[in-house]
Amino acid sequence: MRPVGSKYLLEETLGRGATGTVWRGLVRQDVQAPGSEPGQQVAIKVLREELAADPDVVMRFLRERSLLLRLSHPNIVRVRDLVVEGELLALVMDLVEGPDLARYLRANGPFSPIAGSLLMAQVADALAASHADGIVHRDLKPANVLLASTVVQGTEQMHPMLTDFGIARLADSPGVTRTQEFVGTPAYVAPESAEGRPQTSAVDVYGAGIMLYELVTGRQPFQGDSALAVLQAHLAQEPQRPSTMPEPLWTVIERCLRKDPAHRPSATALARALRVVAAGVGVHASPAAVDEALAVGALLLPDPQPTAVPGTVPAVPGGPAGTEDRTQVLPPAPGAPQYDPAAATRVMGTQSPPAPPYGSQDRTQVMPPTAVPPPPPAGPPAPQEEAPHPWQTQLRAARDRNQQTQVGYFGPEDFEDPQVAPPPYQAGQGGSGQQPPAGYRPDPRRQGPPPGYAQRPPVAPPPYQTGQAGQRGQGAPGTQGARGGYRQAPAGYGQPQGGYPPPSPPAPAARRAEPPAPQYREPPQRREEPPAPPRREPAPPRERRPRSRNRMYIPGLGCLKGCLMVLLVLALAGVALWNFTPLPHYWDNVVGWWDSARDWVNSVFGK
Ligand SMILES: Nc1ncnc2c1ncn2[C@@H]1O[C@H](COP(=O)(O)OP(=O)(O)OP(=O)(O)O)[C@@H](O)[C@H]1O
Repeated sequence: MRPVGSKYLLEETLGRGATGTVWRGLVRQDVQAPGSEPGQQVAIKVLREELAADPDVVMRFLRERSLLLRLSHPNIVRVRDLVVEGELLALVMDLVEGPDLARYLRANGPFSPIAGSLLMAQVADALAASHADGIVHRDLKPANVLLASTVVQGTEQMHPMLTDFGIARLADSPGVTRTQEFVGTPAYVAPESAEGRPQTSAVDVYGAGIMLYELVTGRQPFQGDSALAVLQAHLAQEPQRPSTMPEPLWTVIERCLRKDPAHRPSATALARALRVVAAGVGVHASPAAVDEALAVGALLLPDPQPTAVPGTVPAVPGGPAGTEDRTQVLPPAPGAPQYDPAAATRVMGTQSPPAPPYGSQDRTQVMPPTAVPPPPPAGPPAPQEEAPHPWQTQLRAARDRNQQTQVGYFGPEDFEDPQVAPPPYQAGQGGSGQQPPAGYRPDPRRQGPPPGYAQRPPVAPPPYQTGQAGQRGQGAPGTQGARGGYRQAPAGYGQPQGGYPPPSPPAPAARRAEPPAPQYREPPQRREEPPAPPRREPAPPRERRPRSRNRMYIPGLGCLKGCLMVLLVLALAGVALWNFTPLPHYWDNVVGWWDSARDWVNSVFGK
């Protein structure tokens, strides 16, 4: 067993994520660890070396220590200790014996609307508690919900526990990301995070909406071939109601997925609404419960005071501590644009200062460089290019797994990707037929989504070995028949309910009520640039025609075949003429005339 710090021993790996490796561990017998007994089993998340080597991450780790240790809720995996020793950063947590929700979903398929609602109500409870404590999770996804099993009144029940609090915030270090990069997992990232706008606890409610949709349908509402395409879908597409989704549940999901964070409910309202939905959509629901569920929209009140994510809120000179722009924490990198505390809120395409070009000496870039290198500088020789930031290496490794937390710059150039449709410039006004603003021009460098962001095919889940997993139905994800495993669901979790009200057509009035999303505006720096001459791409080499796989192929046989066919037709015609016309008779006559003529010639010349 490997020691970690002076108090813990690592036993075996439980899993690996983008930010570190989780181990099953032990508290040493001979020491007193905070909140643990000697010899007690714990889970230890050892953060990646690259994070541990970042002075800002260490600083945050220490600063948020008390906050994370204080966070206590039945649906939150408790952080017991934080270890900072030498080059090592680790979080010591309660050990949860059970699969994470992503693995459970893959093995068992989607939940019934009641089961999904009750499960997510508990996750919303956890969010409400953390938001009240000033902590926003920012990386909500099924992989961060662990399913412990508890026995209540003799029956085993599933108990969701939210984990990885504070990890997204640690990763969101100035040494690791820039102001306009997002930290999160593309499939669950809120539009404002994708755009690098200020974030609040509403990003967690958005993530909860995506998770809820996924729990009951087996798929995510916004999909794409690449991380970038998924992010664009979050910004530009409206979620579609599946035909089997009960109306009250759809009301909840649709409100959580509002593009405008101010229109999303608070986590507390979400938890309450989900319990009302669970009570009112089953076949055994009383008429009063059904009516209450149908009126659930009234419960989904927006959060009057959402918890702000420090560092994502625009800097206010002289404002309260914690709201200052985090890029001030470290001195700017050489060549990096100067921090402007008076800069306007950064909305996609309006950033000031502009994003550094990929491939520059900026160590914090996390997206792979574009295929076309930037033009050589005209002035003094450029400083030597530094090695890629360790975080890049980490992300590259992380991309080997599906659905990873990612840190990525997401700027206007990304929307100019010719392979994907640009988002509407006024999302609230509908996406089609909108013209880009004057001066908008596609970036000719962009040939497609950055190569590193290509999604890998889903990885087959490892078999879940603990608890009663073996007895559960092993249906394929996304199939309704895979719901054999509800025996572990909390009381009240049931099979898919009949009698749902049919889906109603989308209410245009509600859509119209939505305020328009921030408009795309051309950054001033861009307008000053001389228009780039359109680059002509070299014509791709012409593909050679594949040779026939027919081994009997003889070059030129095409013509020969035609000729043979003509000859055959002529032969057949000849046979027919010979047999069915008086041609033989004429032929005999001709032969007779020929013989007579020959005899006459012979007699004339005396032969
Ligand atoms: N407290 C815990 N007890 C038991 N197992 C845990 C605990 N925390 C995490 N795990 C397991 O460790 C694995 C890796 O966890 P981690 O949080 O690093 O992964 P992730 O959420 O997929 O990654 P990331 O959030 O970095 O993208 C998970 O599959 C989870 O099942």
